[in-house]
Amino acid sequence: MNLPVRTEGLTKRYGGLTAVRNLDLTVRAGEVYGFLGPNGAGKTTTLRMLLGLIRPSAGTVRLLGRTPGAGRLTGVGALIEGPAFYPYLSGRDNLRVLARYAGVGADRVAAVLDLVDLADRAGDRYAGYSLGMKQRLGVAAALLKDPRLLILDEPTNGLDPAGMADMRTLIRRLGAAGSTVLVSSHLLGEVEQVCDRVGVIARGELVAEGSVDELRGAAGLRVLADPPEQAVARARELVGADRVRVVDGGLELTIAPERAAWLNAELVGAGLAVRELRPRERDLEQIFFDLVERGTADVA
Ligand SMILES: Nc1ncnc2c1ncn2[C@@H]1O[C@H](COP(=O)(O)OP(=O)(O)OP(=O)(O)O)[C@@H](O)[C@H]1O
Repeated sequence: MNLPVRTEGLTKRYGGLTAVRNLDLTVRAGEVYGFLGPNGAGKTTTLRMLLGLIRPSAGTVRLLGRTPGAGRLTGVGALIEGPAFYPYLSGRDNLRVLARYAGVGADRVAAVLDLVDLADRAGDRYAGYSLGMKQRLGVAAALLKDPRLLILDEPTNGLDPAGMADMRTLIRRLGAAGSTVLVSSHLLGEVEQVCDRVGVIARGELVAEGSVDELRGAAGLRVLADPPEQAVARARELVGADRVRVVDGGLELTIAPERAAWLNAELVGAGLAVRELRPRERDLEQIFFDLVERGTADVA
């Protein structure tokens, strides 16, 4: 499989503090990957190692098949530390400066301004831009060299809801155009709407990796029926013991929610009093919280 980003056993220690521990991260070609974790979890440290800005204490990084290092980041665009722009130059002139430095044609400047939806305001001074516009200009700068892989560190940090929505739209657009994007965030709601897969990091360790649906867990039904012991026994007979769990005094069944009527009829037919039967809703924020706090979440 084509893996633009692949780390194995990636570890960074700062004195006695292990900021990143034994991280195996994979980003697939063409996907938008959300790298998720609370503040201080180790996201920036990881991204800095990916880009060769700091050296790992242990482990390996492969970025577009190469080991990152000085001058070896061809094909990678990144927005990691707030980009440095000239405040009194316009957004367009700032990009022109960068384009000249990067050996990129001026036509590319107009193209990336369009991509990040700044064409209308490209002639305005950078100093007058909103934070969201500044961030989008940062993404435009990262896109100048038409990278195969784009790495964005918390691009929505500090933005108001409208700015966040604009950034989400931009990331979705980049994903739809086939770019591979690795975007970090401490807000699950931010990435779940735009990412194909997410990796969750807590205290320097990857505690989950998969699609948002995988993280959310399989769909199911929650049932309250009396007497409870008999309800458990009957449910296990009906759908298999491995699909039935007892949670908070009720049953959780990993079966398609459309089978609710059938299940109800079977339980009632067995003489049970069904008090409640509803689709099991998985609160993503709760799953994230469990992952981050305990390092585990029941995703069954
Ligand atoms: N240069 C450094 N020297 C010492 N400790 C550091 C250094 N850089 C980061 N750390 C520590 O490593 C841990 C991970 O920090 P990191 O910035 O990678 O987290 P993060 O997930 O990006 O969080 P944030 O969203 O707040 O930036 C933190 O405890 C931080 O204090």
